[in-house]
Amino acid sequence: MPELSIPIIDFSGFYSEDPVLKQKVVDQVRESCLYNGFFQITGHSIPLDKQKKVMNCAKKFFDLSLEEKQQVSKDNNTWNRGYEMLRSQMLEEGTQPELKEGFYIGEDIDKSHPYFVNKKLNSGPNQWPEALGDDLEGFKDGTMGYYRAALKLASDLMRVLALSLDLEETYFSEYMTGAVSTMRLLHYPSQPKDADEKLSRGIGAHTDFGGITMLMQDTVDGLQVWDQKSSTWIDVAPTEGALVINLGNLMSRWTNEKYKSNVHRVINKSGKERYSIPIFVSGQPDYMIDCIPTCKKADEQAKFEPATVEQIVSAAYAESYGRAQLYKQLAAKKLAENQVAQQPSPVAVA
Ligand SMILES: O=C(O)CCC(=O)C(=O)O
Ligand SMILES: [Fe+2]
Repeated sequence: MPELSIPIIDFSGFYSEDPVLKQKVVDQVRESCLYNGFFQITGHSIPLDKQKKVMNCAKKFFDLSLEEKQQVSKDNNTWNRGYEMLRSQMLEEGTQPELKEGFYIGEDIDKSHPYFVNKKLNSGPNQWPEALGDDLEGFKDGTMGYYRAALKLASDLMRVLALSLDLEETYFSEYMTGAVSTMRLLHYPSQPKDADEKLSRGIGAHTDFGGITMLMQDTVDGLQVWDQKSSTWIDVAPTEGALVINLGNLMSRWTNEKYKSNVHRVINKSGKERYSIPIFVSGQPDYMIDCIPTCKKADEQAKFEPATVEQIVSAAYAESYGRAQLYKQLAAKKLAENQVAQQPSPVAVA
């Protein structure tokens, strides 16, 4: 059997004047979305130097001491901005909390903005790591410069998705106007080679929650995508300049599961530090997600009730963080029980 891989699509065709080249991109994207919802793109609109800059920002940030990183802890706010320590999340049941640390950035939403006032999904000011000192301005430029460029590309990707579903190219424009998107810088320390593969994860097997995810990998591999047909994991080879694009659960729900939101995970056994930068595009929080008309027959029932972006994505967050909390509580309870068991039992004194 030929080795399975995630297709690399030359996105430049979308920007070309030649309708044949544009259609080719649309067709390749459709095929990937129907198969497992994962593809890589090259020839896109984000310059390589912007990509390199943001990757350097990530490395600089994670090189800070734990104490410095904790000054901008994600626990300081409720809108998903800041530092998340190693072992904070656990996406795959039956495994251990994950060997990754992260830093969350999004649109810098000021406290007078209606999204903040109305407590919309993941909306508020960023936290900036003052501990970077003279490097802080470069960090803000590098991260936000990449974020903005990536969101522009996200809108282009949504245009291609619309065409791939036989919709008007602008079908997703309203969903993308005022869209909430979160970028996370990720660092996966190398796992010991003899770590139990059944238990240790950089990130456990999961599907993403939102519309689309755009991921930039550094040079170290570790990302794997589940291939249902062959029941194997496909390694996603890091490719300079390329972005890995995948669909999240919201997009799968919206298309009546015609398009796939597929399971993926990271195990970093490379012996090297791994860095990656996903951006999760959730969408405009109040936008109503209801089955796309071209994704079901006229007499067919939609599989899901209509719901807003905010309802769908918040429910998914609550579930995943709840699982890590539950694991920690159970582990703490077990530890406490063991300590009690190890104490000498009281002896009856006559
Ligand atoms: O780091 C990676 O390559 C994957 C990250 C990922 O799947 C996620 O953050 O949801
Ligand atoms: Fe993911």
